[in-house]
Amino acid sequence: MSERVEALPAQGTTSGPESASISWQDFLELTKPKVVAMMILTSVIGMLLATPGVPGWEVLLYGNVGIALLAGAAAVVNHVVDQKIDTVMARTRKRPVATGKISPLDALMFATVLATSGMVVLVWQVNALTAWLTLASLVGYAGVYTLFLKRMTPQNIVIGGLAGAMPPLLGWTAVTGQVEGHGLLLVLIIFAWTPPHFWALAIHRKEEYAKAGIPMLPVTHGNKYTELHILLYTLMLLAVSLLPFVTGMSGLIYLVGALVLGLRFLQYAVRLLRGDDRRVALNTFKYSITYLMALFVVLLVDHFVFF
Ligand code: HEM
Ligand SMILES: CC(C)=CCC/C(C)=C/CC/C(C)=C/COP(=O)(O)OP(=O)(O)O
Repeated sequence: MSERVEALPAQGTTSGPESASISWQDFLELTKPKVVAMMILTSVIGMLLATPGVPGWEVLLYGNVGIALLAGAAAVVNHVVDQKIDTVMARTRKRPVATGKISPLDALMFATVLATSGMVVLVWQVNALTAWLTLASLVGYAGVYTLFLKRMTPQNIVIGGLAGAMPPLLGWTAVTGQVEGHGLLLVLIIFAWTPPHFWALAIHRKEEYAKAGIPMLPVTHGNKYTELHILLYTLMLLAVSLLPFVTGMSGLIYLVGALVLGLRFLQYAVRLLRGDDRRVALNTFKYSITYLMALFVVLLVDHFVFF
């Protein structure tokens, strides 16, 4: 990831179909595997927190496979819908659909296979509630966010972020069969985390988004306004991240972990607001990923120490 993000923005060009043969890695790339892997981490932890013991291996396996298949399908559709804008941005122009290496039709067929098999696994092996909520997340990301919000409003990622925040709740419903407060709390944490996560990268990549005509917040309202909002969302995230402790869902290990991780995030946000530096923006984006991973791991460690 870091090499791709750090690469200096090259001149965006529209490339024609590539002659190199298509490999399975090209199809894998379309599913945004690292992002999906992080989502699965949060859904596994949602599953483990949903019950006092350890859930059965069937729900752990089938639940996560189903969620991953649908999340991967959503990412493939995103590549198809964004084909044109992906060719304009240095970060995305080498993507298999953008270069023409994989045709939009083949990509859509791939997405259909992934989504259909994901739904079959979830409906037959997990439960209908999880299947429909996961399908709704797919539509939320691939349809509502990618097709409309991304192109329409600088609040695109705030609203669209809900789809990406769903996996811990999907894990929760896979185990319990119902939507419950503590599952929703985990969604709220990722929902508050998404704006600082993405806007830091958007500051770093502002010129590219402007060139692609995508109304990301730094493009429409400038860096200072975006940095202020990163700070406000990071404060909100710190407050929301304490709710698992406040509501009795987790104990002291989590409280200490959430405070340390959250205060470090706040330090990045303040530094960004003070310095308005592209490098700090990139480091804030990278830290956001470490933060989310570590917060969920601490939640899990705390759960097994205290239950
Ligand atoms: C609307 C919501 C979101 C937006 C707009 C967004 C945006 C992005 C973008 C543009 C990148 C690409 C950086 C690159 O090309 O290297 C990225 C990377 C990443 N995002 Fe997000 N993100 C969102 C939600 C999420 C969620 C919910 C998760 C996980 C729970 C997540 C996890 C990651 C990870 C792990 C990476 C690094 C991927 C890599 O190394 O290739 N993101 N995000
Ligand atoms: C079923 C389920 C849980 C669905 C969620 C699917 C999913 C993979 C969401 C990813 C969020 C994300 C990386 C958004 C960036 O899209 P972008 O188009 O702004 O970024 P890009 O320019 O890198 O493509």
